[in-house]
Amino acid sequence: MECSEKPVFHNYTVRELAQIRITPPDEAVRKLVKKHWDTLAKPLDGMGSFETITAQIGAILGTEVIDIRKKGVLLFCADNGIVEEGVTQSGQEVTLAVAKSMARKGSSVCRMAQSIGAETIPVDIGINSEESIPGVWNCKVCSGTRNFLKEPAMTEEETVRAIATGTRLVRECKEKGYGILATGEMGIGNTTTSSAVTAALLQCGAEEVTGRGAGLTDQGLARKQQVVRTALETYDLWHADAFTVLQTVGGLDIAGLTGMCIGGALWHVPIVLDGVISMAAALVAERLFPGVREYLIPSHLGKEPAAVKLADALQLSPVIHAGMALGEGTGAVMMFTLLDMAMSIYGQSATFSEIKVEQYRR
Ligand SMILES: O=C(O)c1ccc[n+]([C@@H]2O[C@H](COP(=O)([O-])O)[C@@H](O)[C@H]2O)c1
Ligand SMILES: Cc1cc2nc[nH]c2cc1C
Repeated sequence: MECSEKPVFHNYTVRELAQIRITPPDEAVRKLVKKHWDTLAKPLDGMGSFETITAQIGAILGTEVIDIRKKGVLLFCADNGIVEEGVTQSGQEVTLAVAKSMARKGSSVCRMAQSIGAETIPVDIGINSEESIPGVWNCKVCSGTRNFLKEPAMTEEETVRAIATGTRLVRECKEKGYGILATGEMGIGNTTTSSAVTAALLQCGAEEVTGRGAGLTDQGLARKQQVVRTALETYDLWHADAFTVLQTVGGLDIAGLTGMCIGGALWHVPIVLDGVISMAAALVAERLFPGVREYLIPSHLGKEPAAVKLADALQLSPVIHAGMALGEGTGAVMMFTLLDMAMSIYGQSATFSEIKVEQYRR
């Protein structure tokens, strides 16, 4: 499996990228979906956030006859040069090992997705290996990023190519009939990059947004916070634009996810966001192209301290609060199940008129 076509952003300069405008979801459809919920034999707003979210999905898809049966999770796998600074418990080789497990449908997100009939699509956007992995889409921009304490993680061209990859994959999925997509990733060190991106964009301190990731001792956490703090100060990232932040301390996985969020807004595909890494990417996308957030569906609020700040900044209210810290897209796939349950009511539940009861009014 190869990334065949040229990215839609292939020839764009950063300045031209900024000219792209996002059209908002269809407000008339949003109202129709809400109206339909009110005809169903249940208390008004009985399904809470799920009524609002399904109305958002209808507005994105442009129809109140919502079909999100075909579901997919894009799993952006990439390595991060910052790992050499001792910010993780394991080395970069774990990214490759888990990507191979994803190819065999063995990783956590794959098991969850298979249990509900959702497709997992592992994508090598920058694993630090020359190996081509059967079952993983080869969209490699380069073999991992650079150590951002020594130099910016990516070049401008690498960053644009990774964004473009995410955007194009959404379009390809739309053409293949996917009604909804979830964000997923795998990359040792990507909670460090996400923390740095979050601190820069939300102008907060390293210690406020940096957690233990996949697992760190107290000493490891202190080291990780120091690394993020040093990067913020060295590049004065609190005053940098979102693209520069992404390029300097982000990663190829985050850039791919940023592109995925933009792709959702461009091709009108609802994007269910996973945890902290996806939300950091979503904030970059929203800063680059205001309005993207209207195409994003929250799923869960994880354990990393940056998560709550990102959700607030994006004005998204995750519905699952389980303290998860697994990544891979696991929280987003969990949300798929909840959405299916909501849709079973929306599409099939008895109406007030069917049970011969007067409809409740607002
Ligand atoms: O999504 C989360 O909240 C989350 C929290 C901790 C770890 N992870 C996953 O673990 C990896 C990053 O952890 P780390 O410690 O290597 O930065 C990466 O592959 C993520 O999918 C994910
Ligand atoms: C084994 C393992 C699996 C993962 N999946 C997502 N992040 C991960 C980190 C580790 C260490």
